[in-house]
Amino acid sequence: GLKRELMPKHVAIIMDGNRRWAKNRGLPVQLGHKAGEEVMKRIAVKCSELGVKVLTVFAFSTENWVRPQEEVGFLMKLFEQVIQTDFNDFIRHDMQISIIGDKSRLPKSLQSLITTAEESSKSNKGMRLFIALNYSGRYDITQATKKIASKVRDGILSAQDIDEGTFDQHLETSKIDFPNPDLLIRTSGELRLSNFMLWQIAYTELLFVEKLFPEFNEGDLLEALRSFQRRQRRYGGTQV
Ligand SMILES: CC(C)CCOP(=O)(O)OP(=O)(O)O
Ligand SMILES: [Mg+2]
Repeated sequence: GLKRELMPKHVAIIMDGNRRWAKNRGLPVQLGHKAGEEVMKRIAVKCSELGVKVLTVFAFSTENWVRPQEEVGFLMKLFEQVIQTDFNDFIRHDMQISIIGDKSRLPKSLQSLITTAEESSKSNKGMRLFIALNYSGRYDITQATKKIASKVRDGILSAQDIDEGTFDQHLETSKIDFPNPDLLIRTSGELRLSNFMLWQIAYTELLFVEKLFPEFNEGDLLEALRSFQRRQRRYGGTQV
């Protein structure tokens, strides 16, 4: 069974397979995304109950803009529902909600809902929920670099003082106790990172599962966590 003391502090999930799930059932893609959103809500609550400290879910990548207009429009409306309605479930578990990604390209209505959700949950003490919207690992590293370069220009930082910690402090997952995921789960059988948190996952255990995200349930989450707990993490160290 699961040991609480071996629970990963930070779990990240690439929620993939919504459209295939819909297609397999002859449903419109929108219902695949809707089904995925229901699963995300249940998995977030389960992670919180299991004592996970940080959960990061990849909900929309910078590459997803190329999708058909009606699908992107539907997804943006769905994200508004997540941070307006699902939000009530999240705060019932005292979760702190943060959106990571380039918010400037999101609809204005979504941007203001994000501000409200982040503001009203920022002093909560429960699990930290990061929802990655219009996010990518390369975007995150680039924005951190810009912030660091500005500080060097303004004399706040000297170039030789820049170290790995400097980046940890300027990425969008900074300012939390567990910025780097211990476990990254990707559903739908795809074996790639799709430009997710590239810097943060340097030592993250990767787990690829066949199930499409809408099929991923609490049992699959427990199995993923058991698989993580069975792994011996060496961080490149000498211990065998
Ligand atoms: C927007 C994103 C979370 C949706 C994930 O599922 P997907 O639309 O990539 O579905 P497919 O991989 O089946 O095309
Ligand atoms: Mg996909």
